[in-house]
Amino acid sequence: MVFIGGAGNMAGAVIGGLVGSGYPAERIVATGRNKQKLAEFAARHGVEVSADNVAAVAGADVLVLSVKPQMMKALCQELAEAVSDRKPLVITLAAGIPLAAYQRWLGRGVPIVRAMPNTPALVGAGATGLFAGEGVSAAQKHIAEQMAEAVGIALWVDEEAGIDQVIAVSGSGPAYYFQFMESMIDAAEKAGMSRADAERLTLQTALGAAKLAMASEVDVAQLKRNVMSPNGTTERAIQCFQSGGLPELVAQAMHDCAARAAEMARELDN
Ligand SMILES: NC(=O)C1=CN([C@@H]2O[C@H](COP(=O)(O)OP(=O)(O)OC[C@H]3O[C@@H](n4cnc5c(N)ncnc54)[C@H](OP(=O)(O)O)[C@@H]3O)[C@@H](O)[C@H]2O)C=CC1
Ligand SMILES: O=C(O)[C@@H]1CCC=N1
Repeated sequence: MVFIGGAGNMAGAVIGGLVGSGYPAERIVATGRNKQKLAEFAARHGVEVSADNVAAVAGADVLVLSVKPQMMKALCQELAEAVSDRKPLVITLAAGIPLAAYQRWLGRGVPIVRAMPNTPALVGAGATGLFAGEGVSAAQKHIAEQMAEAVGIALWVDEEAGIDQVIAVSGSGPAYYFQFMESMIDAAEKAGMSRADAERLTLQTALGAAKLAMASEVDVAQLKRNVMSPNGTTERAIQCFQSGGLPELVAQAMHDCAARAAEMARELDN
């Protein structure tokens, strides 16, 4: 499996998760432009690295594209000759680039899967949405799904637009929780707790809430009520979130997130 842009944040998290889950490191090649960064990445994960994309993809059955969306067109044009005849499975992790663009850039008939993972893949707790384009075989779908499941859970969407919804929930979602944690840590510190203690309690609480929600038979609304004693402390805090518009703000942020993905697609210059 060849990861183009493999030492970056997202591909690096997937590779780290794959290797951590027992996938043979010697079967992974990560490419990039910065040789120093690649050498450090190779030392950390034991994978092969290369600064030559075209040489790296020669003979590969599966390519994972993980450069920034703005760089994707140039990358595909660089790779087009190497993939147009052999037609390996191409899995792209990029937000905001529709399949039709890859078909223009790589040539028609290349089987492409859009995958939208998230950075918790690094610790095996990723969530990946998948959408398969035309001509992707069942065996190739299985390969994409196995990659995603090696680093967390995988979910297929039936429509390409569903990927933008996945971005709004899980692709970008870790940052929402990090923002919330950061705000809690800052507030606790401001109130007099040491930053280290605030961090420890906040992170353990986030982990505990997620674990409890996953193990529980009741939904998150009920779990929230279970913490709230009538006229107690939690009720006061939740009232503050609700009167301050947190539910509407979350919905707006997710709407804006998905809308940005659609806007990025419109910004492409063919
Ligand atoms: N970060 C996230 O949480 C998520 C990101 N994504 C998607 O993943 C993709 C990558 O994002 P992210 O990992 O955050 O970005 P990064 O900038 O961290 O990673 C991109 C990597 O690509 C390398 N790169 C750039 N140009 C080339 C090139 N021509 N050939 C080879 N390597 C190249 C860069 O390294 P160097 O400059 O050293 O070459 C860099 O390491 C994006 O398309 C994004 O939409 C999807 C889901 C979640
Ligand atoms: O912010 C971004 O554009 C990427 C896609 C999903 C998460 N990070």
